[in-house]
Amino acid sequence: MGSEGEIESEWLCDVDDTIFVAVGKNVKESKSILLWVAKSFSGRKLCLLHIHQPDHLITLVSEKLSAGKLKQWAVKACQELEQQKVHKLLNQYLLILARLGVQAGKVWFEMDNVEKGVVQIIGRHGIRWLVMGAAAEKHYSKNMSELKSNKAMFVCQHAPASCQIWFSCNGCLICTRSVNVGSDVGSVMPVSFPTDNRETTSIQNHAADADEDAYTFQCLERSTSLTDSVVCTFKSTPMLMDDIRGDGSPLASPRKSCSILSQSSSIILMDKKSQGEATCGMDDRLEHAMLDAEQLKQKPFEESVRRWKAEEDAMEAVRKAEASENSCMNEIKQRKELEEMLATQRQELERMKNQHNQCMKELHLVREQKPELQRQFTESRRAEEELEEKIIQAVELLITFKEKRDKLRTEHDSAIKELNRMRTLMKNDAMSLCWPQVFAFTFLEIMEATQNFDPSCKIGEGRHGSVYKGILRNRKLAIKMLPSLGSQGNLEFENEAGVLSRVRHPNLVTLIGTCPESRSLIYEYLENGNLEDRLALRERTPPLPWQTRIKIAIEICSALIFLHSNNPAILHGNLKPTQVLFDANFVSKVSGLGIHSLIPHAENTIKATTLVLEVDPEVSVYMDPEFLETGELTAESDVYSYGIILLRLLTGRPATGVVRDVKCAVESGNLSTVLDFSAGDWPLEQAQQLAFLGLGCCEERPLYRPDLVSDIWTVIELMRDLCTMLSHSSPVSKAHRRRIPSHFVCPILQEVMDDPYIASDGFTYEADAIRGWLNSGHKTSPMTNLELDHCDLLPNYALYNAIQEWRQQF
Ligand SMILES: Nc1ncnc2c1ncn2[C@@H]1O[C@H](COP(=O)(O)OP(=O)(O)OP(=O)(O)O)[C@@H](O)[C@H]1O
Repeated sequence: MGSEGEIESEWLCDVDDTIFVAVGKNVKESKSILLWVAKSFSGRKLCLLHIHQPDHLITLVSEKLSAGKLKQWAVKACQELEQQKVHKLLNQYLLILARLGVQAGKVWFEMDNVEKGVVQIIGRHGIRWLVMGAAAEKHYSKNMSELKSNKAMFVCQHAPASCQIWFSCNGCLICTRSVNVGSDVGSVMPVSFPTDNRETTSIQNHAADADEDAYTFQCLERSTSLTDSVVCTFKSTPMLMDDIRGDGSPLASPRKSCSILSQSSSIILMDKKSQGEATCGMDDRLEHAMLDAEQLKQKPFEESVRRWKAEEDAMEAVRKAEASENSCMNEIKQRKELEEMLATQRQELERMKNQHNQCMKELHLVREQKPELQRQFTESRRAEEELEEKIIQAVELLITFKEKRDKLRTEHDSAIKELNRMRTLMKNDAMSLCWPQVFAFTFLEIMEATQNFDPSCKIGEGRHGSVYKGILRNRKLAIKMLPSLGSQGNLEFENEAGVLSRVRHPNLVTLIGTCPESRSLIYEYLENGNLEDRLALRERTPPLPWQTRIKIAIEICSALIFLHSNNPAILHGNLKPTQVLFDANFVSKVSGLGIHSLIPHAENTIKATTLVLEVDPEVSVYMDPEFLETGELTAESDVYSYGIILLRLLTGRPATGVVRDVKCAVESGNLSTVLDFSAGDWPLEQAQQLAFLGLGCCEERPLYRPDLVSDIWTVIELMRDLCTMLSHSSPVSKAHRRRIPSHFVCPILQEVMDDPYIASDGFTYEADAIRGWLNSGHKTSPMTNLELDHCDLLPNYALYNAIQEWRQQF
């Protein structure tokens, strides 16, 4: 296996004139050989010979890869790589030679074995002149005369005998194997072998003899030191061969000179003197020839240099191309990556654009909302400031309230203490607190109050005595003088009066006190007369509206239910319109309660019957026929009286015959004909109900009379709502009802009283207020500032009831 370039082949065609220099792959080792060659064979045609051992990689590729394009391509690539390496190596040698001013060619072969390869190439191409290393430089010594390199020894032994071989080491010629025509292998002659014999066989170098110039070999120099004759292998020009031949003509060709050498069986030895004579005239020609040869060699040398440079450039270009290709591949790869990255970034950009657009929309929205938000913000700030102000005010108020609270607490504590003190004081009079106090008046007081029973003070005359008005203990009261019947003791009178005084109801005239010695009953004074007078329109009073009449019916019913609900039941026994009185607010109150109990029954019954029949038939109409017949008073007796009053309220007609009239009207369905239209437009339904109730109450037999609670109250209670509603629907009435009557207001507290009490100045106060006034040491009236007669206080039940009544309207 081997290869060679085109130019190298030319060199192999001219083996007779070419000295081949075997160089290895170690440039440093082979450099000394080149130095020696450059010195020794200047001007001669030189050619580097290199045996290249193929890289294991090619073999591996050849063996392992299957046949095909890939293998061919791989093998070719490896070979090209190998060739490049070899060329590079040989170019390094050529450059060394070029620096020494020597031009040379190069041939190289691929062989598995170097020494065998050299021998084979010598034989194959008929190489005649060869220089190779004798040993590695490290084995060099001054007296070295033997080959130490195995390769050198192999070549020396096996190379064809026609080939002259010089073995050098460290820039010195170690030995030479001369050409031996008779044998296959030339004999090796140590260069340093200094014998006379050598003088005869060595060629004298005239140049060395003349001036020991640069063309003299080192071995020559060594030889001259030992002997007059010098050993010179040859001069480095073909002209030397001509001289060697001795005929004075130049060699026709290098091959010719070589053939002369090959024909010689030994190295030509010339005497120094004769050599000088023979060559004297040849110097000029030789120099011309050398100059010509130099010029001739210069062109190919330059060509070679250019070629080397071109090769170098080509190699560089290949490297660059490879680098470019790699770079291109990398670039393509990077471009792909960049494109992918670009696509990703484009997507990202798209996404960001969308986000941007979205953000811009939101921004636009926000900008649109900004004025509104700013306005809201401003309002919020303003509201915040206002709130802050309010908070500050609230805090200030809270502080004030806290101060007031603390003050009130202090006052409350004081009040509690005062209350406890008062309770302690009142403990002693607990009984008087449990029950309403019934005052006992003296007859003298009664006399003074009635101005000795002056007729001007008389406000009424009944079967059971006269009624006077008078001022008793600074209070206007009504005094009923019962007849002195003699059979009843004071104690009994007082007990009965005590019972009656404890019966308190808003629609009952309150018994304030008694005068047992004169058998007098002292009542609260009601200033608006009685029902009889109102129905008769006495004293030019206006007729009662139907609403007021229904209200009166309700109030009387309420009082009767209350009386009958006591245990034992308290019976009125004398209910009639003269016993129904009106207070300042036109609240009706039943008077004359229990009078019959203060009169012995037998006498009472006989007397009453007699009086009824003899004195006032109109009055007897109100009396239960059953009672008149049996003398036994029952609750149904009061119901009967109540029935007559109902019918009178409804019709305004006298009691006598009212039952008959109404009954006829109801039965004939003409109730309206008997209704009192001075009371206004009666609601017919309610009027009929009242008529039925009244007639029911006036049944002859008590058993058929309606029950006050279940039959009467349930019906007329509903009418109260109607009256209230109708009354409230009137604007005048509304305003009147909402207006707080001035006498309901405590002069001290300026609030509607819960527990009104009368002081000795005649004014009514809230109990706690007037007590607080008196307990604080005041002895004067809060209203007149005059000194009070005393500090006693009387409960104003009438006012209390009026206030309750008034409150019920709302
Ligand atoms: N407390 C009072 N306040 C104001 N006036 C009263 C008071 N008590 C009675 N009178 C007036 O005196 C009148 C007579 O009262 P009295 O109690 O005697 O009634 P009467 O029906 O006449 O009694 P009798 O059943 O004894 O005949 C009453 O109609 C009323 O005008």
